Amino acid sequence: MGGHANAGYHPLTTETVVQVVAPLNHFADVNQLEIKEIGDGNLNYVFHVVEPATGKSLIVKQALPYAKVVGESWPLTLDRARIESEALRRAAEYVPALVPKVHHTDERLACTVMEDLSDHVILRKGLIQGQVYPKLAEHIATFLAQTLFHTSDFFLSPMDKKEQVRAFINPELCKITEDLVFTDPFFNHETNDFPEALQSSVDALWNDLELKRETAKLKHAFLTRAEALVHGDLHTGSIFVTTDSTKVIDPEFAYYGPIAFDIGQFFANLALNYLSHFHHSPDPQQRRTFQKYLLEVIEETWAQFKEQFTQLWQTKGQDVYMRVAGVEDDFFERLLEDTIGFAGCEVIRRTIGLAHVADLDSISDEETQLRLKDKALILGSVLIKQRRQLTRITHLSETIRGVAHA
Ligand SMILES: Nc1ncnc2c1ncn2[C@@H]1O[C@H](COP(=O)(O)OP(=O)(O)O)[C@@H](O)[C@H]1O
Ligand SMILES: CSC[C@H]1O[C@H](OP(=O)(O)O)[C@H](O)[C@@H]1O
Repeated sequence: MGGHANAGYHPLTTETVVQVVAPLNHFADVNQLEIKEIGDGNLNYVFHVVEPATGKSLIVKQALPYAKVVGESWPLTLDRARIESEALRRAAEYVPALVPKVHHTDERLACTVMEDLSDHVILRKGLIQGQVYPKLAEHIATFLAQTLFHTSDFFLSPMDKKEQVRAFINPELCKITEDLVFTDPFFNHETNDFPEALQSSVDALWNDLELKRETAKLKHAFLTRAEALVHGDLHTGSIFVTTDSTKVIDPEFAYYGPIAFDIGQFFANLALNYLSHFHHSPDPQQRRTFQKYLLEVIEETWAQFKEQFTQLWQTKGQDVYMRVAGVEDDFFERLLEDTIGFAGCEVIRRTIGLAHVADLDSISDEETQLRLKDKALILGSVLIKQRRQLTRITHLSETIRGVAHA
């Protein structure tokens, strides 16, 4: 249950972090370290540890027995630190260049010591500033194809797969997603958070029976479909980038779930950034170019994911059914449908749910923010309700463009 600390657990401070890094022999002199708490996420402490003399540095991320964004009234399991460490190590088996290196895991203190990625920027910040990352699609496609294929029944033996499902049971973090992504935003729930002026659009959404029926199916898939070890929170705040490097961080929501969930969350956050550029890029030519780039990232990620997953399917696929004509086509057909549906849920929850995105919330002009949030709600609903008709990735990008420019 959430909130129960391990024996010996205590929240770290800038003074006590040294006790965690000292035994690692990473630094020349642990008495000369500069330590700052830099966490800007919703849940954990993140300490940046630097040794100025050598330029060496590390990150110590620690889970608190509650959700930092809400406080002690929202107890939360410390086991999420183990899950995060394990998921990073698992991903490193297949895509070591695309995740931070884990140096040490301390289960007692619920913390992970990892590579410092301060030379990278959080993708969400870069995209808000209109930065183009030429390798982003290729890198995220590779991350998705490699991690999802190799942790699925397509590759693992049925026994190994079930062992992995057991190791990544993550009920409390899943419950957050079940509530905050799939349930609360679709009902009049106290966790929701939106401007009063959006009430009529939100009412329309709450009264849309078809939308609720379709969202119920997506939630059921999230609850029941243990396809692969998914990252579980793959938004643009969970990705660090430079021009030629990409690192996926923060897999504390990892569990065995639907493959489409990770792809859908990534696409949804690109779609929200697309909308936000009606404000962030006031120059129309620059805006068009950047918005075109965002849709290319979506199309390119899907194309490269599909190509790599297909290659893995054909060369490493274990199950006899994987060689039956049509099975692979059926898999990708359903995957795209679910990806689009999950993307719709993420777009809606990031607009009116508990956890918003800076892309839209940083828009100072209230009227513009409202107009774009309204569009986000329309986009999310269309993606959920029309996902079966959107049978090609270009249908997704056309829908984003169509709703945004209507
Ligand atoms: N490996 C890292 N290197 C540098 N900074 C990091 C690293 N991991 C996290 N951070 C910083 O801490 C912030 C919060 O980290 P995150 O893992 O998203 O925490 P939370 O789980 O609380 O959301 C990131 O936005 C980033 O600024
Ligand atoms: C109370 S958790 C809300 C929200 O925060 C998580 O994101 P992050 O850890 O990256 O800040 C996750 O998306 C949860 O839904």
